[in-house]
Amino acid sequence: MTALLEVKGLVKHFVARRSLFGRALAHVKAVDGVSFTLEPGKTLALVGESGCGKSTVSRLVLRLIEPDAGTVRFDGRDLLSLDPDALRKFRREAQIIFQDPYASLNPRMTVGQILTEPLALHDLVPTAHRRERVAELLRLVGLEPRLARRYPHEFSGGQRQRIAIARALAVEPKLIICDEPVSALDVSIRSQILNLLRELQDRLGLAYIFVSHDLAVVKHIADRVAVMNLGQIVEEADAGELFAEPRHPYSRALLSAIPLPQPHARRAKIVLQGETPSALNPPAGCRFHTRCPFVIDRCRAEAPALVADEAGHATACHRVSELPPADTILPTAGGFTPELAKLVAAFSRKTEGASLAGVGIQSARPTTT
Ligand SMILES: Nc1ncnc2c1ncn2[C@@H]1O[C@H](COP(=O)(O)OP(=O)(O)OP(=O)(O)O)[C@@H](O)[C@H]1O
Repeated sequence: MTALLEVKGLVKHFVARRSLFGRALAHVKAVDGVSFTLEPGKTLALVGESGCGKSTVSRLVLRLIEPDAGTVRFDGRDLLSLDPDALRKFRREAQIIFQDPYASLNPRMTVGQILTEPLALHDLVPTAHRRERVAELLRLVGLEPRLARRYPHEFSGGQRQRIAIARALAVEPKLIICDEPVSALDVSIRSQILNLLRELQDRLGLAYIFVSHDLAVVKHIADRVAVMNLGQIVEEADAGELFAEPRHPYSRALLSAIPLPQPHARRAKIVLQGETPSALNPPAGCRFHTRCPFVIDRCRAEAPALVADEAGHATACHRVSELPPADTILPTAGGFTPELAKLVAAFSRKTEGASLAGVGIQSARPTTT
């Protein structure tokens, strides 16, 4: 299938400090060589700790900011060389929904006005039919058309996210970037919104980039997952494959935090050591080496390339072929495999009490029962 979105070698460094004369003294390497593709109607999740560059990738894809290097192709067109007309069309075809829908909904406008605005801006529906289209959009997201007369503050968080989704759908997009769309919602509402997103995807053929640090949520929605660390993708694979067999030590640590569906299975929680290095001054070589229990000299000196196997499972790790199997699902009775016991011991010996910012990994003692 032809890709809807092709991102190649994307780089974005922000100036973090300037001299008195305005010269850049330090850069944050927010995005540093990111490549991926997304097919129509599919969901790619971007996951990783806070500050790893997920939102910057989203803003680059939407052309809200310009990259320092790299290309973004959308529907076969190079985004960076679009003329004003083509750019206007692209602004319709790619939409974003945010974590806090309330902040993005104008409190002085009724829901009807909020949904009419994009229709008028892009001249999509004749004036006489706009009310009808607003009703249709509300029904599409599970809200009653009579609610069009109400204001955002009259709705719950979940309903407001439905309104934000309806507004994104108003312009008939092909791609929606979902930036932590359920993180601010009550747990009981989250699955309703995720189910709605899936239903809309099936019905309208939408592609999603799903930005999240919550892997339990990602598991529910993603077709493919890209794990980011300090501005780079360290692993990318089909979601089922990545959740069943994470290869990169960082992905394994992230995944060890999510609950398992099997009632008698137990997973070793892996707690990474120390502070996350800063994107202002990322470690040389592999950017994960300061926290990796499998580190060898080569990792400190040489950055590993992201290499895909025949099935399209890509990993950036010098030692990927030598690591113990990603046997993170443990039968309660069986205890750890010897390799995993070593792995967990290596992680937990020095890290009791530490936590991995942004992913909610708890300190955990290995168990052999
Ligand atoms: N406009 C900016 N100027 C300077 N630095 C920036 C700017 N935008 C982002 N950064 C820095 O770039 C890095 C990546 O930020 P980004 O917001 O993309 O990460 P993220 O993974 O989306 O984090 P979060 O999950 O907290 O939103 C961070 O170190 C951030 O401080």
